Amino acid sequence: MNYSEQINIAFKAQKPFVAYKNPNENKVQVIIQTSDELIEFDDFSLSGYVFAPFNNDEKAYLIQPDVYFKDEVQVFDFEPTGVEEKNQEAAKLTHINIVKKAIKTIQETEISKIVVSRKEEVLVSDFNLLEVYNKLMNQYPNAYVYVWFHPKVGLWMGATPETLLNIENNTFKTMALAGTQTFKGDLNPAWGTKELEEQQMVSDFIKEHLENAVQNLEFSKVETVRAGSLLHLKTNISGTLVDSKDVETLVKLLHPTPAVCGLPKELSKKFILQNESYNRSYYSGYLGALNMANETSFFVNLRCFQYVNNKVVLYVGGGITAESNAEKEWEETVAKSQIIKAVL
Ligand SMILES: C=C(O[C@H]1C=CC=C(C(=O)O)[C@@H]1O)C(=O)O
Repeated sequence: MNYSEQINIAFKAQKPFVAYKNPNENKVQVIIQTSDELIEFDDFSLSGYVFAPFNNDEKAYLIQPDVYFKDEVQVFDFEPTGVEEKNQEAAKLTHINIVKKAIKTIQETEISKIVVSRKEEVLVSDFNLLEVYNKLMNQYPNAYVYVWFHPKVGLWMGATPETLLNIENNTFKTMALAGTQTFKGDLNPAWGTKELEEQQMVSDFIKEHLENAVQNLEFSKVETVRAGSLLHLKTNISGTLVDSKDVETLVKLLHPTPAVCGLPKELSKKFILQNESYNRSYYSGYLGALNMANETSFFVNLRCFQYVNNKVVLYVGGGITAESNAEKEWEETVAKSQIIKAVL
């Protein structure tokens, strides 16, 4: 039986499961929990699959690896479909207002960056979870592509470009990802000062926060990476851990990164919680395999959606700095929403 068939069976039987594909691999890994127990996660010494929200005050869950297997990703030739665009004037106004408020707050306070986001609902009458998941994997080969399900929480899916951390034995890796422009055929385009500064802030934050926890910290040159129809700026960061068991400390230092929250962390988080008119839930949280085969690999939950009652609820945001232009920030969230809409 292939992974599609096994996932279908787990979903029909309402068993918790997750399927995930690492960037640039052609193998999908599947974890199925045989009971429908909802396991709250707070013990980083366990093995399993962690699904954690943006806001640490909300609950994170663990899917227990009662069944675990790897399988080749099925290759399909999909035509990107997409959905009919509806009138977005009201949503646009709301987003532009919060972006303007973020810019003003940055100008008037010690906050230098705030990531502002929104959700958007798309009606889908004939949602087929495996078709959409397979499309996502085929469409975005260099993303981390997952589908996560728990009968007591719901169904989430995404294709994220951002690693939170990877720990294999004593080797530690992370990345500073920020800055967005649309891909127009050139993989090495010029970048504006706003995007370069926005990405530098993420790199500086990681340096400052990890200096004491990670040895031999190394930063690559900033490079342009493609995420479907978008491009981002990225620095690869690596180092050595004194104690490879210290995943919890590292997660607490990094999450939520300035790529999804802002700088300084607590003040920008407060702005987000007070001003975004919805709950981010698991968007911009983190997810991934913990202590499985000597490895922990967590990703930031971006370019993702939740499926509820014939609706796809997708989540998109962008980093705001003093240089931001509100209209352009709206357009950026529209471009990010196309990553998901293209496979529905
Ligand atoms: C917050 C998101 O993207 C982050 C990751 C890369 C680039 C970003 C940016 O340019 O704003 C964001 O920081 C999102 O996709 O919802």
